[in-house]
Amino acid sequence: MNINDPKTFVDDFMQYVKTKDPLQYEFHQAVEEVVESLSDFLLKNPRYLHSKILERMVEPERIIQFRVPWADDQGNIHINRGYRIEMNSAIGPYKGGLRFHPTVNQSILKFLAFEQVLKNSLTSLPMGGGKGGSDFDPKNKSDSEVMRFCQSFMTELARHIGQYTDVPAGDIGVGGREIGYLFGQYKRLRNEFTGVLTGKGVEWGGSLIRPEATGYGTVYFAKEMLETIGESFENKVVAISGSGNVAQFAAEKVIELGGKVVTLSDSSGSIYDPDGIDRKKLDFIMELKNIHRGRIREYADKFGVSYLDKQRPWSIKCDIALPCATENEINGEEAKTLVENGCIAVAEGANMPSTMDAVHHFLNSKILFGPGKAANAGGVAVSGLEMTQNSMRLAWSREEVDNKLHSIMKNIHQMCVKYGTESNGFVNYVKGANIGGFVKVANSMMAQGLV
Ligand SMILES: NC(=O)C1=CN([C@@H]2O[C@H](COP(=O)(O)OP(=O)(O)OC[C@H]3O[C@@H](n4cnc5c(N)ncnc54)[C@H](O)[C@@H]3O)[C@@H](O)[C@H]2O)C=CC1
Ligand SMILES: O=C(O)CCC(=O)C(=O)O
Repeated sequence: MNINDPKTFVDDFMQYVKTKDPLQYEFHQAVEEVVESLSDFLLKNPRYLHSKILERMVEPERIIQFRVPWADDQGNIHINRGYRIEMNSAIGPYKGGLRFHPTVNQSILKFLAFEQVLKNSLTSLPMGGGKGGSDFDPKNKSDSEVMRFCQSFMTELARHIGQYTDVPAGDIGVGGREIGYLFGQYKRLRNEFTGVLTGKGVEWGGSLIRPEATGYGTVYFAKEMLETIGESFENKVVAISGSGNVAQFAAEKVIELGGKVVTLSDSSGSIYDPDGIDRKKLDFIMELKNIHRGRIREYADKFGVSYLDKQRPWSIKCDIALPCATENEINGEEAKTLVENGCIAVAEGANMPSTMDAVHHFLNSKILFGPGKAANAGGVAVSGLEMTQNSMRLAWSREEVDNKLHSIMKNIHQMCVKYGTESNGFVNYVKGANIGGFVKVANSMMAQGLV
């Protein structure tokens, strides 16, 4: 591997990664973004190269794959595939969510686990990185079907996790209901009540603010970025994608800070409400999505606003964009449209929602761009605080947790500024987050020997 020239170094390293797993495109994308912004730093700090830290970091410590058989309400048998990627435990037990979605495969989970390692490091809490899930689709399943699936999934996963080993949480398709079923089955199998999962209900060991944390944290991070140019959310038009956990609470916080949220979406399309989604309309969305598990189109029907069938919301003019749905939901063309329409800031609530072309366009346009591993770290940060409360066997107030979340997001922002400020004063938050997250993990790996 050429270690003298940054560009050749990136190409050589990516060749190495692609040769090992040629079909893992999402994983390649996540690694390339990181290596691209680390290359200069690594060439100036060759001890990391000599110790092959990066080669070690792209190789999961362990991958667990298993069969998940379950029966539907009619007695038909289904077989899904379950996974847990235990990526890196240099700074703490593996920590990261579980995703239940038909697109789940090893490439998606490896990209998420790789991002999680750096993200968790940025929170400054002692958490390693992992991710897991299944190709199970919770859509249109009854509560009992979801419960039977979760019980079967946990029957195998329980052998591999534990409060000191690996602590899963939620992600797409895994919310409070699923965490409840998973926790119940773990407790039954192990006969122990421990903080083995986060995102638990507050009555049984969960932390206040965990449901809100990712969305709130994304807005806190965006607020910090805006302050660097003397701006705020007040009277800003905000486009948000998704309508799940992260999108709902990002919208709630934007409304609280005086911004106007004009879009939300799901996998079928987007709604555009030029008057803005207010508290009452947001309550409708929360009930629609969290209780009736309906489609976002129903919002357009109820409030008489436009529905953009099979479209993402990025053609709508906005000042600030918060992608909060899924990976690769903003491509290069959409990034161009956002910037041309006057968007001054993008903060990623979702994991890797911008393609590489989109990231390059945002950076070249010199707008404020907060990458997911920094901007959405609030969720896992409050998961870390849930682990702390479980260990101490006490529960902090809503205000206490929110204050800690706020200060963690400020620290992450500062870390990005520290490592990402370029000679002309522009803050490259991608570079800042990648270097800031990398240093602590890399130093810990060096200290722990060749493992
Ligand atoms: N829940 C959490 O604490 C955290 C979540 N994230 C990320 O935030 C994003 C959203 O996750 P959650 O809100 O938790 O999940 P969720 O399951 O509550 O909501 C997901 C949303 O994305 C939409 N969606 C899914 N696939 C889509 C597609 N192909 N096209 C358009 N929309 C699609 C769904 O309709 C839904 O509105 C994901 O990228 C997740 O990895 C990141 C950090 C923490
Ligand atoms: O709370 C957690 O452990 C995980 C959150 C998560 O999956 C993420 O940050 O992408």
